Amino acid sequence: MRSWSAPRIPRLSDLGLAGPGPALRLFDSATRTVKATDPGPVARMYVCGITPYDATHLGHANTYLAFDLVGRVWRDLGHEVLYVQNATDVDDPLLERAEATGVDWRDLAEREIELFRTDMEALRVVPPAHYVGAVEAIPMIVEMIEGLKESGLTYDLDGDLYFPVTADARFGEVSGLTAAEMLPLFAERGGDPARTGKKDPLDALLWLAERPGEPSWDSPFGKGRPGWHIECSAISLRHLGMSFDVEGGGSDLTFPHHEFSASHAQAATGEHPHARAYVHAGMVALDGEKMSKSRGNLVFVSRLRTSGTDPMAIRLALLAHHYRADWEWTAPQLDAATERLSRWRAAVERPTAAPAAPVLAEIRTALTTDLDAPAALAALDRWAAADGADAEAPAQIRAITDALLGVEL
Ligand SMILES: Nc1ncnc2c1ncn2[C@@H]1O[C@H](COS(=O)(=O)NC(=O)[C@@H](N)CS)[C@@H](O)[C@H]1O
Ligand SMILES: [Zn+2]
Repeated sequence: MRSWSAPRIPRLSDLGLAGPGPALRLFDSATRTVKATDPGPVARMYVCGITPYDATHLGHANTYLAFDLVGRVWRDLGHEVLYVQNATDVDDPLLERAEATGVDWRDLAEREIELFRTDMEALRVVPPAHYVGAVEAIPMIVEMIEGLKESGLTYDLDGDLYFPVTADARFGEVSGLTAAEMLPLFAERGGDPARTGKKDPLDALLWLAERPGEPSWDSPFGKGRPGWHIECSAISLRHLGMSFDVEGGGSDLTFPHHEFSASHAQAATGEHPHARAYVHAGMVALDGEKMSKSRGNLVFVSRLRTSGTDPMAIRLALLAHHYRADWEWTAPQLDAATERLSRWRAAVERPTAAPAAPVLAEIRTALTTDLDAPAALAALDRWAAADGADAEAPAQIRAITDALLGVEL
């Protein structure tokens, strides 16, 4: 599937700014510790994409901005970044929404994905090298399920194919949850623990046999459609291989989604880990409830943009929060971000200012310490409020703010 156009990323070395900062350290959900990422020359990252309806709300944007910072910091450290993202363009929630709104599910997906692309471009989020839809990935998904089946790691229940949790000895290592803690989350997030006939209530669907009125595809195990988790196992395996550097998403993906995506990949390949770090962004709420499609309490990037809000102010409003925090969106936050943006824009128009190098060091230290964007913004506030005689500083700060925070002044 087509990705979106990439924002230009200034090379700070072109502006006489000193070499790389410290290694990027991130909180890894599997070890529940902040640890250094240690990518090779090409840093590899998989971030779960949208289920394309009700895109792009601020919760989505908050999560994709977090991983945009990861990619920008890795580039600043001299790595290339191989970034892969999916779009779940066939799945129960999408089909239900299409049904409820009387539109064809393919049209709904296409329309919402296009809106998502324009929102990501407006927010200057660097696009993935591979943007892969579940539908276009069905051949690789079927191939992976066939492999699991041949290894005896699946079982049939009324034509549906399940993955037994016993198939991967490391099941549970991503979330660190007990089975008792998993069950309610599994039920809440697309699982079917109460279905009779399952070997274990937590076993996950790999392939759903054709239901009347629903789209289906041929496979050696009958007509049907893929389960959710296997989609991200297959796409990440195809484009990144095993033990890629970061698997990312919002914290509501830790279990069951990233847990099973890892277990399916580990069981299918016999290798581990699926990802070397599992990184999760906090939840954005509105009116006291997590912003979510099912609740309909959504603030859309596109609505803010059409009402004249500068996307860079939206970006700054989101970056004002630590990426792992759960927080509540309120309108005054957008006003504060708009004011900060104009303050910074005025500051880089000055003929001279305080030197940029110390600010770059503060920003690099902040971002490589588990993406402490609020500290990076505070460093720029301090620079904007100070005077100085350095004639190169304004242009250097403009480039630093763009390259590392993605904010165009
Ligand atoms: N309120 C929210 N705050 C922060 N992140 C959110 C919020 N709602 C959804 N997300 C994140 O946005 C991303 C897309 O969510 S989604 O549209 O529901 N789609 C999916 O979760 C699947 N397509 C992943 S394969 C996920 O990483 C999810 O965790
Ligand atoms: Zn996913």
